[in-house]
Amino acid sequence: MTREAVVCVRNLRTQFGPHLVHEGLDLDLFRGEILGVVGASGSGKSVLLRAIVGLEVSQAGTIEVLGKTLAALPGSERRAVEQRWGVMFQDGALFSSLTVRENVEVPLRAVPGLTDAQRRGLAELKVSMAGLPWKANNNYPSELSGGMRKRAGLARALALDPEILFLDEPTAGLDPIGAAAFDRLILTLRDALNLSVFLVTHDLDTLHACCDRVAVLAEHKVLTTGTMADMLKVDHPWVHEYFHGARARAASGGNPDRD
Ligand SMILES: Nc1ncnc2c1ncn2[C@@H]1O[C@H](COP(=O)(O)OP(=O)(O)OP(=O)(O)O)[C@@H](O)[C@H]1O
Repeated sequence: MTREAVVCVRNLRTQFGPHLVHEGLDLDLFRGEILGVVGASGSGKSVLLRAIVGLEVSQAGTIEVLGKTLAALPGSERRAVEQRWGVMFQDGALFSSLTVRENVEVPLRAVPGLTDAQRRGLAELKVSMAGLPWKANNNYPSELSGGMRKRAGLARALALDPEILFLDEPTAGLDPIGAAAFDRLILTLRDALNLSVFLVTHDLDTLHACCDRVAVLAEHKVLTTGTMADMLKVDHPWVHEYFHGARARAASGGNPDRD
């Protein structure tokens, strides 16, 4: 059976002045999967995420999302596709002057015909789905812990019932218990909502707990993709060190269900 690629990147080149980030980069995200995107610091994971969602301009190559080449679309069609994904940035990227509920309402303002009460109700539903208590609706971001801010960012990413979820280091900075809870939440949401998830992470526990496949960025491109078991067989110094190092052994031992 052919898998449907909801994101298809081909031959991408991205550079900032003389600084080359991506060259000849190919990547697919298949419908319904959770793809972990890993690589050394500075290897271009976040820039890739930003390029796919149109926040970064690449110099060559093609990016198709949900079958559309965004760069070639007129504004209104492009916005229609943009409404079919949600992005959770590393720090949550919340508006500090808005409450959590108001933050989640922002993307809902693009939906025509919603009354204020409907928008409010939908936002409160997404806040609950992201695992936040009811009272968090009325909190400002500064009143939340880092973990709660991430959940608020996730609630906003879910606002428009996306088909694709882009997550940039969702568990960075969380304590191990909070990180494990976030991993479970991602899995639950994927299964309940049939999401396709592009997940940038350094967290080996998250890879073990959540990811169906892993893509490794190195040498400006996607060096390899496959399951966690496949990664153990890759003969490349960085990949070997990452997946066989002491942290990798601890992470795989800590999640025997996934091995
Ligand atoms: N707007 C920009 N202008 C110039 N250089 C940039 C810009 N954004 C990113 N870069 C550079 O592109 C490279 C890739 O950055 P990116 O943030 O994608 O790395 P990363 O793999 O996500 O790293 P980390 O794991 O540390 O978050 C880095 O060298 C970074 O300094």
